[in-house]
Amino acid sequence: MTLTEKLKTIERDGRQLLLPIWRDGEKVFLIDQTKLPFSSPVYEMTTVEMLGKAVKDMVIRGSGALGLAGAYGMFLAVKQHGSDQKALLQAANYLKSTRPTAVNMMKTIDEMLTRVFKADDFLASAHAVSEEIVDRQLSFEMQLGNHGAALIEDGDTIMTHCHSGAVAGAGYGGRALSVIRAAHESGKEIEVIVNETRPYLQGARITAWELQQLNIPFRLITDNMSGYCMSAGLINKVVVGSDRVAANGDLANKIGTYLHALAAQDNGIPFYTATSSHTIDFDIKRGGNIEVEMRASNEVTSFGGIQTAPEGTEALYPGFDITPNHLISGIITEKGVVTPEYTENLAKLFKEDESNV
Ligand SMILES: CSC[C@@H](O)[C@@H](O)C(=O)COP(=O)(O)O
Repeated sequence: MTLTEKLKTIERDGRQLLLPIWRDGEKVFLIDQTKLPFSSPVYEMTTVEMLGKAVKDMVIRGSGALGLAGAYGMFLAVKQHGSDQKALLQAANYLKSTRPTAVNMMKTIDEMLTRVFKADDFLASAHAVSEEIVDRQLSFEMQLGNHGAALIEDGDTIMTHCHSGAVAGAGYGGRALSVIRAAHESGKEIEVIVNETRPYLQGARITAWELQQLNIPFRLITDNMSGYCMSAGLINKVVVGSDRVAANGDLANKIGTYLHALAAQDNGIPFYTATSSHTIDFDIKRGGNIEVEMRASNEVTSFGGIQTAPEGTEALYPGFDITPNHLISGIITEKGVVTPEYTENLAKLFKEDESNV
């Protein structure tokens, strides 16, 4: 049920943040991202099942925001089940199954379980740990934004794919838009080329809207225009987010990313992914081992409730694709920009404290 349509903003370090999900007292709320930018219904989530359905239906989405959903989802599970560990494990498995590619949510769910199970008071612990996770993710966004901004030059035209911004993250700029926002805030004059991102149009609907609020100049293109725009010199950098990075630097990101990376390489354009240690999966050696979420056929054969293909058409909808590491110029993280050779360099930077994230 819609409670309000008022967006939730807060301030941190003098910057306005736009929250995808938040807690007020013991209550958890989120905005419906399927309706953005035309409306922003706010719903209260009262159970982990309700939150899981919101995740499945993309009401809350984006790998960063899904990490927050994992933390708050387990907080709700503890509210429902107290210290019943079996029920909490079941809730965790259910929540993990709703979006199998984005690893951030799985990591925050596991962190919640591990730390809450060690506590005397499960609810107090779930409250504190979820807040810590949200806060840490926000700090990472701001840090990776600054590292990435150093790669951006005055006058750059940067293409981004899908929506890796505030409401796909913890409120500053998610991943890719943290880099773009930090570059803009540092006074660099940039323009952004936004891919509309079929079939959900996260780029046209949400990236464009967030850039408008930030007064960052942008132009929208359809996904099939990027190759031409690169070859015509209309784009000189690409920065995308990430849903999972394998130990060797292969990247799982929104479907279409791989094609943009190929076009970037053919045109000698640097292609970066912005990520955080929350999203690097050292248990997965290479991208081919990442499970790619397959979504429903009708999400491709229709849009906004309107059928766009003949009745009876069967569609394929892999939600993500894998961009091999050799197409990636650098991986922007909260600890700095990692360059090839990725297996070695990612491990050097993160592996020793992986258990803390
Ligand atoms: C938030 S970083 C990842 C994005 O680049 C993008 O792939 C993404 O948000 C995935 O989106 P989703 O809309 O949850 O399927």
